[in-house]
Amino acid sequence: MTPAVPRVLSIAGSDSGGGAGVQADLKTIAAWGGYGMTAITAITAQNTQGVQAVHPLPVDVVRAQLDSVAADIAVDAVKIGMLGTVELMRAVAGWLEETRPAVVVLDPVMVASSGDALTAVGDDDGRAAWARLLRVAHLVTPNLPELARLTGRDATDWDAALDAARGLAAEHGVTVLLKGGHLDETEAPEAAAAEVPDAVVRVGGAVHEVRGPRVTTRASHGTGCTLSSALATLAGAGLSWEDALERAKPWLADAMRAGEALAVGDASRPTWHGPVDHGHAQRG
Ligand SMILES: Nc1ncnc2c1ncn2[C@@H]1O[C@H](COP(=O)(O)OP(=O)(O)OP(=O)(O)O)[C@@H](O)[C@H]1O
Ligand SMILES: Cc1ncc(COP(=O)(O)O)c(N)n1
Repeated sequence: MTPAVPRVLSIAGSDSGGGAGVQADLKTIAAWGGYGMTAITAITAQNTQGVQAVHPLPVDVVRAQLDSVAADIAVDAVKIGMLGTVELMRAVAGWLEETRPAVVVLDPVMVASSGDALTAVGDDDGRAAWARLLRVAHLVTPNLPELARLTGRDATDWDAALDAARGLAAEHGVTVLLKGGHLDETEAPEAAAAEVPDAVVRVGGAVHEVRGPRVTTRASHGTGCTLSSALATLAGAGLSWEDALERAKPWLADAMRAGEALAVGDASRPTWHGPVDHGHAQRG
């Protein structure tokens, strides 16, 4: 039975500035009518200018949070964000293999929008841990650089990225939500058009593309976290990935448009990446 209020667990890092990580997830889950819970994997000291410190938590402390929640509370959907270390990736994969939640959204967070590294990727252990997580996830939400890292394939233009996403879906048996937010960095300026595409790519190769207007703003910190937790909440309420994306994408664009008016952080500095306004729909 589909729950009226989906209970959504975010397994992710803490962003002290409140724009990304578990803070973004909880605000987003609440905005979409869900009940949010967290298993925090790492503490970051972070603000709108960048990441000042990262402290991954011990594996047993993360596992204890997961076990506490699972022992008492039905989990309708899980969203996974920053995991920080290969040991934590393995521990979370192990918990998912044991508990098999009905909806698992994996946001393969590797690098913050500020450029700071958040989760190890490169070596063989890292690759094996990502593969294990991909096998237990139902949806993975890479941006273009993350897709290139996960597949070892070129993902600099949209068609190449769709091909790589089909390959990722087939290899791991997981639906891919391909995000086009970084196309302006890789395509020629004239091709980085007025629109930003996202696409749901199914295991069989079917593509459902949703385009939206490109919002010109530096209030883009946490968009990936926000999108993945919105999709987890909507899927936890019974929507398909395609319907969930149709609803979440215009909402996220509005959240980006409303971000600067929050006046969070020193926007006069060139390093500023402000948060989106997760509560914009409630504020009207
Ligand atoms: N300039 C923009 N205008 C409108 N939507 C955007 C823009 N940039 C990104 N998005 C949307 O935000 C979501 C995240 O996309 P993106 O490709 O930036 O992922 P990401 O890099 O993981 O996000 P983050 O900025 O949190 O690191 C997608 O739905 C994308 O379409
Ligand atoms: C704790 C945490 N998790 C995820 C992100 C990625 O978000 P973004 O790419 O928008 O910086 C982040 N900066 N911090």
